[in-house]
Amino acid sequence: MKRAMDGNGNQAKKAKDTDLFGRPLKKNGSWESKDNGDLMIFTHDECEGRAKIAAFDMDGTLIKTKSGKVFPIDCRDWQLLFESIPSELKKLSSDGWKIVIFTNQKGIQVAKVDRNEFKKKIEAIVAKLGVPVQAFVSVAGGRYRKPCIGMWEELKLRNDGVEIQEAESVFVGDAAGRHKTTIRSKKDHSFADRFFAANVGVPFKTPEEFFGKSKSEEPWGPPVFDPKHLFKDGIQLLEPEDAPLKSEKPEIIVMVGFPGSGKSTIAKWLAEQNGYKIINRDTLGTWQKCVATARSHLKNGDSLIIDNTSPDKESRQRYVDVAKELGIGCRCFVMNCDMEQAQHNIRFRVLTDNTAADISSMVLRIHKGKYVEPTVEEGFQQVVRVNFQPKFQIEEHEKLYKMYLID
Ligand SMILES: Nc1ncnc2c1ncn2[C@@H]1O[C@H](COP(=O)(O)OP(=O)(O)OP(=O)(O)O)[C@@H](O)[C@H]1O
Repeated sequence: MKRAMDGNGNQAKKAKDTDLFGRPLKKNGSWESKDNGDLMIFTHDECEGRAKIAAFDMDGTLIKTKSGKVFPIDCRDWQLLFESIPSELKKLSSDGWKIVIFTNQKGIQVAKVDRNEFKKKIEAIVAKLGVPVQAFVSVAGGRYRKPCIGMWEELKLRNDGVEIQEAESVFVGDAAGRHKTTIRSKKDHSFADRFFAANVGVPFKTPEEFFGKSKSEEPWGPPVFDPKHLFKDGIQLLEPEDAPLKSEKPEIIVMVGFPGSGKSTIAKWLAEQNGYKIINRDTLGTWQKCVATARSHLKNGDSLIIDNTSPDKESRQRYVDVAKELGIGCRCFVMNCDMEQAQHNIRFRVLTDNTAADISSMVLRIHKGKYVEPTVEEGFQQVVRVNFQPKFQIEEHEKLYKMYLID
């Protein structure tokens, strides 16, 4: 008992002062932590601000597992991706580049990876590379996670006042959206590194391209979704173009669309412009309450927008039936927004509104699975498509929306 208690205290101290192999630790830099540990930053003692940054992803770019598994079995399960990496980084460092690592490590947040062990892993990797390195470790899913650029913004604050020349810098990563080819047995798991570089505005290379293992540019892409493509002139809000925004007589508009497809944004705008009342299941709780509230508004002579996802006939029929019963019109407004755009919007919403809940891609897939295209045969007077017309009050929000947010 006595031994265990002493052992606990002593071991904690001992563990701090030893490396992953239990050897006395030679400290080569210091750690800081931001936003309750969502971001961890390691700065080597000899790091200095430089205008040119040579930045690297970590797993699959500088190191790979020793075990051959996709994910390391523990923090000792690593080896250099290429033997030449330390000498190449030393050359870059002596040629005036600052060496930086940007790594996504959500495993720490979900407690699959021990935070302190991981810190030691970074220290060991930096020691092996043999150059001054600054390493940014994104632990959570927010603005620090690539392809979002929060880690690069933090780098700018830690560059000793030296302005970074993005166009002269480089970011190297293996999440590059590459195809399966004769020499690549699997396609890349994501585009996060390539998109991160594009969002920051730095040239991008894969490890094979940068370390000279591939003579030509590796085939990749195209991205499944590119937000910049949504910013086109001359797109009408409604299709058909002559569909009225407001009906002269009381009516029900049933919105249909993925979570995050922009239904509430349009509904709020229509309500402000035309004085329609909004019915929303997230606020009212159940569809029964939605129908009851709808009835009481209609009795007051108001028009309504049903701001629910309504993917199937059944969820829409309730309102068609109420409209029929009360002898008023019922139109269906379908958001022209696919799953990838909805995912992008959800990410954007979480990044710009800290009260907004994240919605998993599983919820989006369920919606897709249930979806039945609305038709006039269901009892609608008209089925109207609503196109995405980007509108932003805040310039920074428009800049963010145009970035790649989904890896
Ligand atoms: N036309 C637009 N211009 C700019 N941003 C938009 C536009 N439409 C939607 N967005 C943004 O996309 C995100 C999702 O939109 P919104 O909340 O309206 O979707 P929703 O379909 O109502 O989602 P949910 O079903 O989850 O409530 C929000 O951050 C919103 O600001």
